[in-house]
Amino acid sequence: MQGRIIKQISGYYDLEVNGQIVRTRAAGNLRQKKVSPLVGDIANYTPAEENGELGYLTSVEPRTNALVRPPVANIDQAILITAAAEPAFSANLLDRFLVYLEGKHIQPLIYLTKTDLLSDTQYEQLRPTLAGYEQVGYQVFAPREAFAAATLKQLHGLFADKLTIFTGQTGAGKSTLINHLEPNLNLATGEISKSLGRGKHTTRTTDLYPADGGLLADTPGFSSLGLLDVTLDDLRDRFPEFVERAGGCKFRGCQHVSEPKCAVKAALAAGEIMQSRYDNYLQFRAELSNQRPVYGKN
Ligand SMILES: Nc1nc2c(ncn2[C@@H]2O[C@H](COP(=O)(O)OP(=O)(O)OP(=O)(O)O)[C@@H](O)[C@H]2O)c(=O)[nH]1
Ligand SMILES: [Zn+2]
Repeated sequence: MQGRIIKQISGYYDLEVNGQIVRTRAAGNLRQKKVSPLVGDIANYTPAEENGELGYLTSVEPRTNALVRPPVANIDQAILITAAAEPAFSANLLDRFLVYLEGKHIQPLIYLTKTDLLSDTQYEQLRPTLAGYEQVGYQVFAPREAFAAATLKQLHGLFADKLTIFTGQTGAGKSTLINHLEPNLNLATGEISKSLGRGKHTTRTTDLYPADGGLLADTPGFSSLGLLDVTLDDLRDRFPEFVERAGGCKFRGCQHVSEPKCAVKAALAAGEIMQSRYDNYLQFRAELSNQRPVYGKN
């Protein structure tokens, strides 16, 4: 029998099996195999023989991807929660998250929160940037009115048959948005500290919540994001608009920096690639080339 791990608590694994929750524990041979099942894993299990007993989780299927923080496997898409204000909108941070998700093969969707804190002028000023991300191919949600019903409805339509995580900067409004989407979950949210301009860490759980025919997960917010799991050489592959054009570069290994006849730089000059994205690409490259090896966990 097969199910999906949606919750992990002290040696027990709760599986979702056709809309039902089945509690299991790890079979002995699974422990010997040194396999650590993760929330999100597709797990094989032997059902309990008698009522009141627990089934045994025997193995997990190969993963399409896995995050370390939080430990969740087989993620299909991420709602990338990006604050329009408090903390101020940062294209650099957004691009960092996008690079991270692209590397994990998780489809990012950009959701702008706290638009209610913007003046009409400030909101209008953000529009070309948001249109630029749509041009790259990302779906962007930026309701003028926070939690507009039409936008929530659109999101509800995206969850079926997928594992969706909500990720982003701490205090950006992940839990608040999930609570608007699924009020019965009633997740804890933190009041943003006005003096510090950053939110508290209120999200610790990594449970998956069944919703709209799919599964949702809140994740702990990041206070900053280094460039994880990316090398100087594969950074360019994390920018879809570069990948799309790289075939037109004169050199196969073109890094789109100072090579002649570079299709990416031509597109930049023609205004088809966002200057801010290209600048961030150069900044990330500089960061990666200066980076000293980090020893230790993660
Ligand atoms: N004005 C306004 N405030 C918001 C909005 N979304 C969230 N907030 C506030 O921002 C603060 C942080 O929201 P949370 O939902 O806790 O943020 P989070 O991203 O889950 O934070 P972590 O769990 O720390 O990662 C709370 O005080 C929310 O009420 C919004 O759209 N508009
Ligand atoms: Zn190039």
